[in-house]
Amino acid sequence: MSAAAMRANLEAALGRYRGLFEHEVAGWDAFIDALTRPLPTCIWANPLRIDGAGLTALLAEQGVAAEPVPWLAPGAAALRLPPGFKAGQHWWYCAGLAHAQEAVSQLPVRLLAPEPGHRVLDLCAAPGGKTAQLALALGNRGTLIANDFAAERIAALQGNLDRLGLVNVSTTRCDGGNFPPTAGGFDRILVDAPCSSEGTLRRNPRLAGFSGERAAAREEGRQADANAATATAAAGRRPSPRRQASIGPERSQRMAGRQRALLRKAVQLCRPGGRIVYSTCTFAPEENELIVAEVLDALNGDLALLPVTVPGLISGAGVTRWQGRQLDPQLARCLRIWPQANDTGGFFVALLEKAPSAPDPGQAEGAMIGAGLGAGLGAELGAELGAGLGTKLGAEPDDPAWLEGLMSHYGLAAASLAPYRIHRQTRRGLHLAAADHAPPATPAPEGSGLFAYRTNIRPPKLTTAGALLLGPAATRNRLALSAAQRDRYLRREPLTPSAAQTADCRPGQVIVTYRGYPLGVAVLHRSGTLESLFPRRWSGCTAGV
Ligand SMILES: C[S@@+](CC[C@H](N)C(=O)[O-])C[C@H]1O[C@@H](n2cnc3c(N)ncnc32)[C@H](O)[C@@H]1O
Repeated sequence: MSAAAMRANLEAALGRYRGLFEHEVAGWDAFIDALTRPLPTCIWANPLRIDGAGLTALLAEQGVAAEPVPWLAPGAAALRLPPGFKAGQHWWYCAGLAHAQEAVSQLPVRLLAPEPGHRVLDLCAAPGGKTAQLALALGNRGTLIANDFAAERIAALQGNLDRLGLVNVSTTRCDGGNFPPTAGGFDRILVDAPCSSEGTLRRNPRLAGFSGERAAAREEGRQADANAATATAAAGRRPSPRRQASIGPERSQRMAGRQRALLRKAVQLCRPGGRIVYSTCTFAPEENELIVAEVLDALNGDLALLPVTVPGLISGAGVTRWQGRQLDPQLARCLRIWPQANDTGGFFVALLEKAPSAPDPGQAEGAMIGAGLGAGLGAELGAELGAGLGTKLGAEPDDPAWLEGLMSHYGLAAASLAPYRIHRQTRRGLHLAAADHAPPATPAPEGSGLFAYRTNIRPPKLTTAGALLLGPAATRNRLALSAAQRDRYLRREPLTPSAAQTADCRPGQVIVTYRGYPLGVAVLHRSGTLESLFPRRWSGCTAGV
C-alpha cells in the first residue's frame, strides 16, 4: 500500500478522534504521521540471567545498536532496536536472556508495582509479556496466577515463562469476567483487557483496512483517478483491493461489555487497600475512560482512581469530554500514550485503588492450597512429593529416585533444588515451582511452575526449560559449544565436538552451553556425534541466526 493510501485509510478509520487533538497545534497530523511509521523493536534483559549492559554488549558484538529506553529505567533494562529486528531468532533469546515487548506495553506492570509477598492476578495474561514482568517483580517467588480463556494462548504464555525460567506462576483458563471468588483475594490485579487494538496500527496497518487507491486519490486531490475507480466499479470490473477497517465504534461497543465485566470482577477480587491496573492498547474512549468511569460510579467511593506519572515519558491526560458529553474530570488522571509522543504504539492505563475500608472479597484463602506446604521439598529431595496439593496427580513413590538420578547425572548439589517445590502434575514428569508458590484450588490450574524433567521415557530427560533453569548449577555432563556449533545445535543438526569439549561428559544426555549460558539438552553418542534435542519450535525460537 502506498504511503498516501495508508494515510487516507488511517484518517478514515480514526477520524472520530480528530476532536481530541483540537487544542494541539499539528497534533492530528503528527498522530497520523506516527502511525504510518514502522515501530522500533523493544526487548528487556532477563535479570535472572543477564543485565542490560551485558545484553547491550552481546548485541554490539552482532553489530546491533541498542538504545536504552530512559523512561523504563531504573527497574527494567529495556532496549530499543531497529524496526523489524527479529529478536526471537537469536541464540540469546532462545537461552532466555531477553524478552521482546513493546516499550509502552511495559508500563502497566511498572505502575501496578507488585512487591515480593503480594498475591497477584493477571486476569487476561496471554501471551504473557506482562505476566513475566509481574513474576520478576515478585522475585520469582510467591504466587502469581495468570489467567486467559484461550488454551492455545496459554500454551504460548507457558512457553515464554519456561524460556525465561519463571517458576512462581500458576496458569488458569476461564472467562475472567466469571473468575471464581473462591480463588481468594489479591493484592495486585492486572486487567490488560482484550480491545480493538487501534494502538497497534504501526505493527498491523491492516486493522485500518486497505481500500487503497480511491482513498489515496481523494487524499491527494486526484479526483480524476477517483472518478476512474468509480467508473471501473460501475462497469462491473474488479475494483482495486478493498477491505473494511476492523476498528471503529461498533467494534469498540462490542469490546466494552467484556471489558466492563473484567474490570468489575477485578474490583471484586481485590483485597481492601489493593491495587488494580486497567490497560488497553486502543484509543477508543468507549473502551477506556468510559469503562473506568462506570466502574468508579458503581463502587461509590470504595474505589479511587490514582494519578500517575512516569518520569521522562511524554503522556497525555485521560479524556474528559467525548462526543459532546462532559465526563468526570478525575478521569484526566488516566494515562494516555500517543504514538507520536515517544515513538511507540498507543496505550491507555488507569491505576485504581480499593479503599482499605471496602468489603473484603472473602476469606476464600482457605480454599487456596496451603501456602508453604511444599516449602523445602526440593531440599528434602521430594520425600513428600505430591503432598503438594493442587496437582492433578499424586506423587509416585519412585519420585525421589528420579531426582537422585537427575542430580547424580549432572552433578547437581541438593542446594540447587532447594528453592523449588517439586511435584508431579501429569504422568509425563516433574514440575518445579517456587517453594512458597500456592496454586489456587479453584479454578483448577492448568499448570503450576515449569515442566523440568520428563520421566515417562527411557532414559528420563531434562526438558529444555529444565536445562536452562538448572544448567548453571550442573558440574558434569555439560558441554560448551563454539558459535558455529551453537547454530547447528539450534537448527537440530548433528555435530562432532572435540575431545577437549567432551572431557567432562559421558555418552548420554548432556546440557549444552554457549558462553556459559545453557541452551538445552543433547545426546552425546559413543561415536562422538552430538545429537541436538532442541525442540523444533520452542517458545517462538526459530533460532540458528
Ligand atoms: C491484550 S491481550 C493480553 C496481553 C497480555 N497481557 C500480555 O502482556 O502478553 C488480551 C487477552 O485477553 C484474553 N481474553 C479475552 N477475553 C477474555 C476473557 N473473557 N477472560 C479471560 N481472558 C480473555 C485474550 O485471549 C488475550 O490473550
